Amino acid sequence: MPSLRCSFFGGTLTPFLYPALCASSRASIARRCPLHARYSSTTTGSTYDPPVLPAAHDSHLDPTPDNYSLTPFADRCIVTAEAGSGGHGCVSFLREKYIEEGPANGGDGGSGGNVYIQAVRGETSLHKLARRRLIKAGRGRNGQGKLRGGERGEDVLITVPVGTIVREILRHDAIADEIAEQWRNERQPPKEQTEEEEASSYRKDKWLVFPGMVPSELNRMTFPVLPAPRKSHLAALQPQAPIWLDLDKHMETPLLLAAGAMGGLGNPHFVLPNQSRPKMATRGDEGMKVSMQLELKILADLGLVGLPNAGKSTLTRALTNSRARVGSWAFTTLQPNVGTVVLDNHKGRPAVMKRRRDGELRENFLIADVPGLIEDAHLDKGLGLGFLRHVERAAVLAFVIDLSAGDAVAALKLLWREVSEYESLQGKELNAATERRMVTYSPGKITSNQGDPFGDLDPPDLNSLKPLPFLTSTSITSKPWLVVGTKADLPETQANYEALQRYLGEVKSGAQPHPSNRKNAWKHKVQSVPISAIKGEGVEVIPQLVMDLLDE
Ligand SMILES: Nc1nc2c(ncn2[C@@H]2O[C@H](COP(=O)(O)OP(=O)(O)OP(=O)(O)O)[C@@H](O)[C@H]2O)c(=O)[nH]1
Ligand SMILES: [Mg+2]
Repeated sequence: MPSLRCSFFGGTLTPFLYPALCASSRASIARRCPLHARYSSTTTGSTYDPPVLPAAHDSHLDPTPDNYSLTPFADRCIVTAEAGSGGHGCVSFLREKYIEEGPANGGDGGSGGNVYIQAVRGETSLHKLARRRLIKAGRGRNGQGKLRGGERGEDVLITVPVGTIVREILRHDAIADEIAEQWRNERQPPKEQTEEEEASSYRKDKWLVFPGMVPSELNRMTFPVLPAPRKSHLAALQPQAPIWLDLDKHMETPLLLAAGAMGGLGNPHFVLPNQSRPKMATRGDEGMKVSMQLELKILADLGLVGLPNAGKSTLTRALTNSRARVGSWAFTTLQPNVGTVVLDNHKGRPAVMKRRRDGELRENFLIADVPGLIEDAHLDKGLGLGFLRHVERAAVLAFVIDLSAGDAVAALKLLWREVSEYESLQGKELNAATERRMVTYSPGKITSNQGDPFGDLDPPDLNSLKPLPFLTSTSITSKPWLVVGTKADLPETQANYEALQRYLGEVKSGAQPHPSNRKNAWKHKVQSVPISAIKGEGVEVIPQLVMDLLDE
């Protein structure tokens, strides 16, 4: 046996799985670990009756294929947020005993509801939004008589998982266009316009007249100059167009996406010296619509990368309360699972003490378990590389390697090759394809009231797309990583693990290149840990290891 030094966890854990690696602690381990006893019974010839283990499927770590919870998941969607329209102004007159024809007293319409967005920790998927497509804030209520203003429309809040990227595709904001138009007109030499011409235009989309008015009366009526288009003061808080947000932190307060439109003006606004009882009010403004592409790149602390069937989902189950699907076939997992590893359940001393950057004590961390990678995944084999976007932003990567499935070193190299392929594709085809497919920005040039640019949400013309800025994130190869050798309970996995450990030692010392063959890749503290996820052995060191690597 090569003389391997027992590392920090080698001393405490390896003996459970590989007793030969640490002979010193054998006696104490034999008492606790049936696995160890089984190993030694074969070597010493003593009779050991393995304890009666519960039926395999009783364990939540080795569940039947149908024992899983399928949480609906979507990592991208297109939604349209529509701010509430304003309520209409009211045409009303005071009527009291002895005052038959009282003055105008119509209230103004209420302003529309706002649309807010907030990234919150509890959310893990965009599926709820993907189903909705249109998210509409409430319309303001109409004004009423006795100068009562309309109620404000109800606000809506879009909650998204932390790690969501929001990119605007299309916008329709009639009022902003009107303001821009007015601004342009002011710059031009004023046109000769008679007062009559200016004042007498009736626009059905702008004016509201006294109910019961006959057309002939309407024709005779003179309308005042339309009030200038107005925007809510809140509109100043909207992000600049085009919206491009990376919501990578939990937000305590929501962010305003689209402010509600202003309500219409009641008839007292149109009182003139020669027209004391105006029979018109203005309609509420139309709420702006913004169509956005949301993309979730899960912000987990630990991302699991492995070949299909390596045991990633079993490991996730062992560390968390997740009920990820486990099966003895490739591609059991078809969508990412996010699990929360509880470090402190507030029932005594925390399992692992770790503070966040802001000094707050960590109570948990997130694991992202994604579908397996296969060789040439970058050529779109298997499930491709797209879901690596969910480990791309993980702080630490864990390469999960099945020790019973052949050369562990070769498997690790293969995984790194695919991961670095993903990284190099990242700046090129993947983004270009995504951009081509999903993203276009054309500020609302269609302002006619007849044509609704939002009738069809598909990007209008694929050739006219202007790519948006790409996300900049730390490169995957510079992230700290560790190797988790699973299925160490199976026979004849020890030599494989030892070879892996030797290889990692060489990578660390520089005798071997980094498995991704990239320079400046992180390798100085790389470690491996043998575990049996199905028995839950060895997994308890992983939280501590990950927390240590988070500081890197
Ligand atoms: N003996 C043993 N079997 C294990 C261990 N971990 C997982 N398995 C088995 O390996 C098989 C695959 O496990 P999964 O957790 O579904 O593997 P996965 O990597 O998530 O697979 P995909 O989702 O297809 O990529 C299952 O039959 C598990 O019971 C282990 O530590 N020891
Ligand atoms: Mg799986």
